[in-house]
Amino acid sequence: MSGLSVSGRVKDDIKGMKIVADENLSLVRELFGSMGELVCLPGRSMRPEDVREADILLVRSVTRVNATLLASSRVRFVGSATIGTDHLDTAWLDGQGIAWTSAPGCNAMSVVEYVIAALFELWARGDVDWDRQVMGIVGLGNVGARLAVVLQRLGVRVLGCDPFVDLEGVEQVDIDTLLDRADVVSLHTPLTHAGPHPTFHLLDRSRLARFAGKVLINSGRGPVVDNAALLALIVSGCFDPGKVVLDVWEKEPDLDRALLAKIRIGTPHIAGYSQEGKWRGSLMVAEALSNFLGTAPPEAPALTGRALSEVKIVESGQGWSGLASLVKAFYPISRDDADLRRELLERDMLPGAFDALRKGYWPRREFSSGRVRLVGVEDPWLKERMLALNFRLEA
Ligand SMILES: NC(=O)C1=CN([C@@H]2O[C@H](COP(=O)(O)OP(=O)(O)OC[C@H]3O[C@@H](n4cnc5c(N)ncnc54)[C@H](O)[C@@H]3O)[C@@H](O)[C@H]2O)C=CC1
Ligand SMILES: O=C(O)C(=O)[C@H](O)COP(=O)(O)O
Repeated sequence: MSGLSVSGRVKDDIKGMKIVADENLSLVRELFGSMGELVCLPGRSMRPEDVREADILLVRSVTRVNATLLASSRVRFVGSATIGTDHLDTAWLDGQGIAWTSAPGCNAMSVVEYVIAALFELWARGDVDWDRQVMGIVGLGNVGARLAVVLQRLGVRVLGCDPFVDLEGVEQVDIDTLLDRADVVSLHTPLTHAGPHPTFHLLDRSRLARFAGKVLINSGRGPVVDNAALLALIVSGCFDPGKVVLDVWEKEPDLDRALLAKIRIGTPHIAGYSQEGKWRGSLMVAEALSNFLGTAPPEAPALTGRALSEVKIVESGQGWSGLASLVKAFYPISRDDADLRRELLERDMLPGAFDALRKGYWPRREFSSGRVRLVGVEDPWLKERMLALNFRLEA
């Protein structure tokens, strides 16, 4: 977070403070309702006049927070309940002395589980081989590092690529070596346009052309992959669309329907949409805001550790199939894919369909909320892997 000092005017006037928030912020009324006058609006269409009288602005990734939105406002604090920050013009905010915060790591496990669920879907069709594949992770931050740990505990060989991080226990290589050696490439970088290693179109046409036979998963940011080049390669038969999984797209929410129609799994930017991920994001912003205001931290609803009441039973001796059915029971990723296809391909691309799917997303829980009982003969192999995926094993 930047600019932690509390402006005199806001501090003197906390009670009369106006908070404008994205209506999709989880727990928004519970956490922020008593902090001032709270106005909730659709994040994608927030305009300067919506925030002119606001002191505090709370957003998700769909609001571009920059001079255009805020120059005529009195906003002193911006909180984004997301991991990504590419929608915030942080240089401008810093220059204006406007404090800002995001929620690093809040939904990282949710994204890891998205990737695991996608891999099991591909495995069911023979496009992933858990015992032989080399998994390439690009970006070894909160998501990538957690994914590496889970995969290694599953017994999968992991290669990483991150020019800014040295992650113990993971063999690191540059992006081109990773493309040469990995069977699966999963992207977990921020979207950046400048600096020594910008990620905009990191997978451009020439790198995509080297994918032959590899799986591509993008649950980072859409523009890290050149979507037009990807579609062109698929159309010309140079890229197997059955091995492409996209949660994020260039030009969201107006993604390329022709690309969606071709690929194996397409979802509406919901990899991070576990209940826990959304709760944590809001809680982290609420804590940062209390810190900024010098008030007591909000009472956190005890949600994130709550287990589901239903216990799933898994028969021992089923190997990867046992794990696949368990993962699917908690996160049937094919449901998200089917919903997106139905709304964007079968129906007539209703305006706002992409955002409507996100707003009405089902209450997906993380694997750690899941109680599982392993029945049958002793099966240390399965037990170890169930624990690697964070399921709560019951005796
Ligand atoms: N699809 C979804 O719902 C979600 C998407 N995300 C996206 O995933 C991204 C990653 O999330 P976290 O791991 O939590 O972020 P993080 O900031 O913890 O880690 C990102 C890592 O990427 C590395 N990196 C930067 N440029 C790179 C490059 N050129 N090549 C390789 N590595 C590079 C950084 O050094 C850093 O270690 C976020 O920035 C966000 O855009 C995050 C949450 C949910
Ligand atoms: O945390 C991030 O970064 C994300 O990509 C979010 O999970 C995306 O969700 P919205 O902020 O667009 O609701």
